[in-house]
Amino acid sequence: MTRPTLRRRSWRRARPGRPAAGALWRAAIGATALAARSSPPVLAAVLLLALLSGALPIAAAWLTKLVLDRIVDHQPGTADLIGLALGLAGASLIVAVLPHPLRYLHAELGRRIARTAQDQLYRAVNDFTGLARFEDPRFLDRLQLAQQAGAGTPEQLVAGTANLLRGVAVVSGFLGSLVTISPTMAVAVSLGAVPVLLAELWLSRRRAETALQVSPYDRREFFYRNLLTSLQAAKEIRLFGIGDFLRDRMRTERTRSDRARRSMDRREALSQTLLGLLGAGIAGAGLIWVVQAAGAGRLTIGDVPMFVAALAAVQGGLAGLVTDVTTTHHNLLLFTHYQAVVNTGPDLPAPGRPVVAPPLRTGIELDDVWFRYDDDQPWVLRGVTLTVRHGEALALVGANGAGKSTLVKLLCRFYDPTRGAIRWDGVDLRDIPATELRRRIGATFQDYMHYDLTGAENIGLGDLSTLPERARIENAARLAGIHDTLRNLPHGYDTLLSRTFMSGEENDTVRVGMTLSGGQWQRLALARAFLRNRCDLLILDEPSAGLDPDAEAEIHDAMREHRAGRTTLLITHRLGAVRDADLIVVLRDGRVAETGRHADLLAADTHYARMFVRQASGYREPEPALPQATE
Ligand SMILES: Nc1ncnc2c1ncn2[C@@H]1O[C@H](COP(=O)(O)OP(=O)(O)OP(=O)(O)O)[C@@H](O)[C@H]1O
Repeated sequence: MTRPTLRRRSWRRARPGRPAAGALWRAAIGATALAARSSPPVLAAVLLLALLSGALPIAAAWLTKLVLDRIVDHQPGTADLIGLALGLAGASLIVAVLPHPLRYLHAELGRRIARTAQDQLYRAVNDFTGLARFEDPRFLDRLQLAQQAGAGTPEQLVAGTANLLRGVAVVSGFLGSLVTISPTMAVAVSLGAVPVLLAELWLSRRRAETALQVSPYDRREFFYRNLLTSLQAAKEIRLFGIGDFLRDRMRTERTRSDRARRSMDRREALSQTLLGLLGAGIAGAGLIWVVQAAGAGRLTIGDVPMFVAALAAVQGGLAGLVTDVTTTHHNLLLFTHYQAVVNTGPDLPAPGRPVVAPPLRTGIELDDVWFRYDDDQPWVLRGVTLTVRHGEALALVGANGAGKSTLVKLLCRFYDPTRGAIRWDGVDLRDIPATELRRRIGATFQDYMHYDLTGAENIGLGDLSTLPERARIENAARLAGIHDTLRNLPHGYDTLLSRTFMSGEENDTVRVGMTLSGGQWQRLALARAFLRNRCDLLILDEPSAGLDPDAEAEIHDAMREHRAGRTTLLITHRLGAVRDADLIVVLRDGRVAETGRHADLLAADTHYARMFVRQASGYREPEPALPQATE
């Protein structure tokens, strides 16, 4: 049966630089909802204060006009005039003070929104069942933009909306004032804003495209930057003297992104200079007209500062509105990437009719499994048919690149077979929810993790429910032969296993952590897998590669004890470790080349026998050379 597969092709087809108008509306609704959900009272306060800060300058300008006209009409000293002056002073006071609480509330809102957005984004990333998306550069580019947009866009959208509210209040108030003085001037100033708006919208689209264009350069720059400061890479970088080489590479990436950004900045500078000239021309003409009109007595003295304030406010306000609209437009374009990631859906098809994974009774069956990592990649598994029987220990051996670890990844359902099926007691793995399946599997991978956490946490991550149960963690550590090491650390199991972080910073008992040797880390990874002592399938991919001979023997004894009655899959190049396996499977170029027990395979002329003899000969002393017979 052909099963649906979700390939990474959907990301290839996407043209993320040019989302449709509908996507922008969805982004606007999504960003607003995110902002509203993060903190409704702070959001309401920000919008209210923004509206107030827009209305107050208009009131101040009108009060100024009225005061001046009263003075020119020779009515100084009246209670009316003093009231106006007091009103003007009060409005000016609030105008001066208001920006500070507004700035604080903005910052607070930004923090709350960023936290909600980050949480939502990483929840979506955690929900990806498989690994393919983490290997897709296009998806990773988008994820990078999503991280930027998620943290900034909703907040900028709120800031833009607040500015927009203030701008609309200022512009409409002053435009009304301008109309009372000169309707022609009001129309000319309004029309002057149209080319600005169009040009800014065009620029905003180009800015979003530039952001996407530079994303791969930024990611690679980040990669080189990380290498240059990483403890893990520091040894090789120093020994091979490759620091300057990596720094040059980092600079090249920065040069590329700078070039793209510079070209964008030039475009922006040119168009904004032209637009600035247009605005200045309109303002200059207006000033000449108002001075002439006041000189000829067609306008009052109070009208002159009112006109100047209105012209500046309308022009500035319209320019600000245009900037807010285009900034919001740009942010929404970026936010479409955030939404694309958050709403991307499953990377592997979810089961149509989910089946609860039963405890393994019969075994796991691979039925003509073909697999390649992508449509344009070579086949890695080519028709593997194999049964891992319940309670048996199966050993998978074969040359580098034969496909052993790939097969393990398919068993854990990090990928689905391209063709064929894997069945758990007859149930297709694709019908079992991935979290259910993985609850039944314990594993150490070839590229196991070192977590910069305490010893207990490093083991407890294997089964989070055991974190408060020190006894279970210690049992797993004993089985993996790491208990004494952890116990003797300065703070026992609570010692931080890291040289890049410190522990106790929150309660002033700062202490630097320790780190372990390669083999000790490997034992820790094994303890993590052993912690799942109720799992049905234990997968051990090169579990003893970093261990000394005594440790290896000790660990193999422990594994034998631990896997008793449990189904085990062991991958190793150390063939001495697989002698007692119930079944040895030799994988060659993605195919099952040989199967059998150790003794049977050794007795026949098999590839396994040749590998075993070659490896064993490395441990034997060469035969002493016989003395040459002399005539
Ligand atoms: N994530 C991946 N994307 C693309 N190709 C991959 C990926 N992982 C492995 N491969 C390719 O699949 C092939 C099999 O790799 P795999 O890791 O399964 O081999 P292996 O038998 O475990 O080898 P080893 O003994 O060296 O660990 C290799 O040719 C490798 O290049």
